[in-house]
Amino acid sequence: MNRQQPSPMPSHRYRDVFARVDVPLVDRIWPSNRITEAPLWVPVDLRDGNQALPEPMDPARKREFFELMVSIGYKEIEVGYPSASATDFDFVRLLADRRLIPDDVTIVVFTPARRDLIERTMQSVAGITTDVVIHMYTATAPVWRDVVLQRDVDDLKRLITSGGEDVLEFAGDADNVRFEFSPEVFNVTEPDVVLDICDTMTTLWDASPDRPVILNLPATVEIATPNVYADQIEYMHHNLGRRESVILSVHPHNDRGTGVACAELAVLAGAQRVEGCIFGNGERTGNVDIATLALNLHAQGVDPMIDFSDIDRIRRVVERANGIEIHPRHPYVGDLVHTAFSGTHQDAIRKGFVAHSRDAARRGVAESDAPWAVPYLPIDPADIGRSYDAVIRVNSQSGKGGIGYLIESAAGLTLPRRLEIDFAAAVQRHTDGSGAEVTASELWTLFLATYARATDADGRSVSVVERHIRTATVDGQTLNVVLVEWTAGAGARWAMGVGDTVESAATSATAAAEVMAREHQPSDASLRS
Ligand SMILES: CC(=O)SCCNC(=O)CCNC(=O)[C@H](O)C(C)(C)COP(=O)(O)OP(=O)(O)OC[C@H]1O[C@@H](n2cnc3c(N)ncnc32)[C@H](O)[C@@H]1OP(=O)(O)O
Ligand SMILES: CC(C)C(=O)C(=O)O
Repeated sequence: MNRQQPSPMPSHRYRDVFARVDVPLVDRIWPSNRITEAPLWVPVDLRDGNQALPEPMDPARKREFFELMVSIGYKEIEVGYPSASATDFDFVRLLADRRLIPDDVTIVVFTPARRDLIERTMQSVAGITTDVVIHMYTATAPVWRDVVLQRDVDDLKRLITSGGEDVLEFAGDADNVRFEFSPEVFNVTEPDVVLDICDTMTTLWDASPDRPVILNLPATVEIATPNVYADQIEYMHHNLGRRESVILSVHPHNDRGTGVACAELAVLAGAQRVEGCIFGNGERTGNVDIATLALNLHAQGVDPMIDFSDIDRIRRVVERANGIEIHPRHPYVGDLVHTAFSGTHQDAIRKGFVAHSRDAARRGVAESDAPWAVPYLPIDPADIGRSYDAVIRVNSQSGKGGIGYLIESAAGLTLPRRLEIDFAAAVQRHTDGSGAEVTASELWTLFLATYARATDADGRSVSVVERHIRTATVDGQTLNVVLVEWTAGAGARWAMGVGDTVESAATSATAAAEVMAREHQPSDASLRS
């Protein structure tokens, strides 16, 4: 039975999306579609991301960021809002004057529909011979029309077409220039109004298959579940004029935390181009996160067409440029996203790694090429340049599987199952006491302290139940290890000996067992096991 009580919050003040905008699509096909190739990604970090920063980027940070984006494969990059500030303008000039734009990269410059600002925007790209997109925007949604621009629909159309004409006047005959229009807050604009404005722009700018116009349909502020945005995009996809001469683009934000879902569903619904920021920086909760979108494709077997194989390098540049740290739980790139602390997850991952190695060997391929099916790890961390060091970390939530894995990775020592069980109890006592995580090297120290006791002369005799001969590699030196399970009456427990030879290791293991027997503290776990 649901015992929840009404909350005291004034939810009645808000209306759902259907009360705010007509969503006319009824015969939707997007739910049956599949994403089989990457859309064109267009990072807007240097514009939408930058305008949301407490401290906008200086030219050096912008340049490092731009060069990073080029190096990982972006082919269309929004580089700024040149009329916003001298810094933005100068950065575009820097790209132009130093010829920093590769031939196969298109830059996008952003402008409102204001003649003086359009003119300034054009000045910023003067002399650039590579492809340039002039991106003009105007808000079209009712609240923005009424409150911000104070224009009715006809008046708004005049503002937009006049801006479009200015763009043509300043740039129309340049072969390397194309045009983009964004009806800001598309997602709450009446469909007939936005369709008419978009068609007006593609007619005005004479969109053709050779010189397509980008129509970018932003969810400037997210207000609905992602299926609604997908319906809105599919409606435009089916009803836009000159469709074959239009590149249908989306620009989701993340106010409801569903920017990624909106973009993915929009691509199912016909979007060919996605604007976003690499790790989701941007106004308020951010622009849609392109790294997550791209790596979601990778995890589905689709080439994302952007190289995230060294994600930590990308992260360092992005963090430096934005002055904002990435959250440890951020999809794919966060510090903790490939890490398991909990015992059952660690156990499954460890078994998954063993099965993966076996499968790769059976197929005769490198582990990095073998199909991936390790539980709890949606992708192989190595694909994005992460090592396996952080995959299993130990605290009081961990179990023997994870502990055994760490001892194995710290010292190359594979523990017998019953010793793992015994040691897990010692680790549990330790982590319950400290409340903290224990690193691989601390674990190894604890292992030595627990099982490799210093020996003395007056030990008492013990009987060895089980003996395992192993090696361990510590500080690059490989040693013989003998693990013995011993008993001296009540209970049994383990001891370890290390030596240059198996014999000396065995002697020291027995001696360690004798010291323990004298102390006589058989662990509960070893009695249980
Ligand atoms: C959804 C988005 O991300 S839109 C991009 C937002 N980014 C930015 O605003 C960052 C850069 N902006 C700026 O540097 C400044 O706002 C400038 C240079 C563009 C304009 O500065 P100002 O001239 O001082 O205008 P201000 O910012 O106060 O106000 C905006 C004015 O532009 C009008 N306006 C807003 N959007 C548009 C548009 N797309 N096209 C034409 N006019 C517009 C507003 O109605 C307002 O006009 P008003 O003063 O007659 O009421
Ligand atoms: C105008 C566009 C592209 C935008 O930045 C937005 O709507 O968020």
